[in-house]
Amino acid sequence: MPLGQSHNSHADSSRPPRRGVVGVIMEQGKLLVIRRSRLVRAPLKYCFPGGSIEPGETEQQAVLRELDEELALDVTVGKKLWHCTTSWGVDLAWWQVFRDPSQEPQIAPSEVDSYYWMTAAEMQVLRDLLPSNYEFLKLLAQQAITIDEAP
Ligand SMILES: Nc1nc2c([nH]c(=O)n2[C@@H]2O[C@H](COP(=O)(O)OP(=O)(O)OP(=O)(O)O)[C@@H](O)[C@H]2O)c(=O)[nH]1
Repeated sequence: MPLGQSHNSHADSSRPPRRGVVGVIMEQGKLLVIRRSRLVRAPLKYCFPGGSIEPGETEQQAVLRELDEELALDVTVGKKLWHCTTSWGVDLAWWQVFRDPSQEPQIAPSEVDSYYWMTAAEMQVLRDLLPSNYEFLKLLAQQAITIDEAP
C-alpha cells in the first residue's frame, strides 16, 4: 500500500498491523530477500516480501498483492510454510511463492530499497534481519520447515 494512504501508514509506528503475510521465493537454493525502504517501519532491515492483510482479503490474496506492489511480480502462491506471532504482536502467515523466472523483480522504491538472492546461510548472518526471520531460518535449517522446488 502506498505510504500515507491509510491508518496503517508505516509512519504510524504506534499501530502495527495485527495480521500479515510473508512470501518466500526459493530458486536454485537461493531466497529472494528484500531490503526495506528507508521510508517504512523497520527502515533498511532485510526480510522477505510481504505486508499486512487488508480487510476482506485472504492470506493468499494479500501475498499476491504484496508481491505485485513491492516487486511487480505476478506470482503463484504455493503451500503455507509456517505461522508465527511476532514479539511485537503481529500474527504472521508465511507462504511459499513461485514466480516465472523470466520475470525480473521491479522494486517500488517507496517500499523496497533493493533485493537480493541469498542462501539461507547467507541470510542468517545478516545483522539487519527482522527478528522473526531468524526463527524461520533456524526451522528451515532443522528441516522443520521444508520449501518445495520450483515446478
Ligand atoms: N514484509 C515482511 N514482514 C515481516 C517479515 N518478518 C516479519 O516479522 N514481518 C513483520 O510483518 C508485519 C507486516 O510487514 P510490513 O511491515 O512489511 O507490513 P506493512 O503493513 O508495514 O506494509 P504494507 O503497508 O505494505 O502492508 C510487520 O510487523 C513486519 O515486521 C518478513 O520477512 N517480511
